Amino acid sequence: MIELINLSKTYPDGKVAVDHLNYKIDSGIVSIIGRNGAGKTTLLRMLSTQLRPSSGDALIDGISIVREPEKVRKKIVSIPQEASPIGILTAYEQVNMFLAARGFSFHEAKNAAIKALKDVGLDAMHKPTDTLSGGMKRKMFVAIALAANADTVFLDEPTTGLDPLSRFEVWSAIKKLNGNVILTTHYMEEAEELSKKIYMMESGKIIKSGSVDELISNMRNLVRIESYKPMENSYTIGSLYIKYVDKSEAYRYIKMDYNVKPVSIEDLFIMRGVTLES
Ligand SMILES: Nc1ncnc2c1ncn2[C@@H]1O[C@H](COP(=O)(O)OP(=O)(O)OP(=O)(O)O)[C@@H](O)[C@H]1O
Repeated sequence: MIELINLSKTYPDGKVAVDHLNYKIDSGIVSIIGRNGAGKTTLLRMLSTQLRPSSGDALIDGISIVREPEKVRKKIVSIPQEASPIGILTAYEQVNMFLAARGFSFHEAKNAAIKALKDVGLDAMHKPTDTLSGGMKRKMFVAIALAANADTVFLDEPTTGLDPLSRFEVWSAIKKLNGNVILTTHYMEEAEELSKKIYMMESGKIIKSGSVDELISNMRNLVRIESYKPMENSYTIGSLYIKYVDKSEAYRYIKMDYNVKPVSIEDLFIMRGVTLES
């Protein structure tokens, strides 16, 4: 379990990126969602001890990120957004290297690397990583986390830039991770697919949290109507107009040729007047 205690980060230019968070983050896979600049990466970098908080603290399974960062580092694996493999090395060599640096013996590292790479479905483990697709490279990083058997894994936007099929494959790999897995994402379907709990961030604060069902519980009676023609009382995203009506009106809109969709977590952001991908 991760406990945030008044955790804040203000950058030297005065930007408050994370604003006095007090939260208990459940174990299992959880997602932090929010638009660009909401503070997701800053939060993850503090929790993974890459960035010192301006004030406050966080406890990872009871260990303080401020007072005992070395101890925290032994229990976590953090895969940053910008992580890129060493192209001339194979996936097997890189997972192996990571495990050796973490104190695994030669045999332990070899066995754990092969098992994890097989588990995430990376059959091309002996090819140089610069010959692998974006999805395969991402799977290699998930294999690192899996092989290390870390108590807590941080994944910052693990599937950004991947095509839908590769994203799906990386999701299967992520589902194999044990312990606490905290991931950030812009993709609502990713958060819905992977996490039992979702934390919504905006301007450095967590504005809502809950399971998908809990988060959209007060919108259960609504459907989303989309049109490229202006509609009254609608929100606009680019050239798309969106509004929400009672389910009982859905058929009327379908007959008028509107696009009618069930509501999802994305709609929570739209109703607040923000879109996730800017
Ligand atoms: N080194 C820095 N110095 C000053 N401001 C920063 C720095 N890093 C991030 N910020 C600002 O802090 C805020 C939060 O940024 P952060 O990267 O944590 O958001 P994010 O939710 O991860 O965004 P994205 O989804 O685009 O990665 C933004 O306004 C950003 O411009």
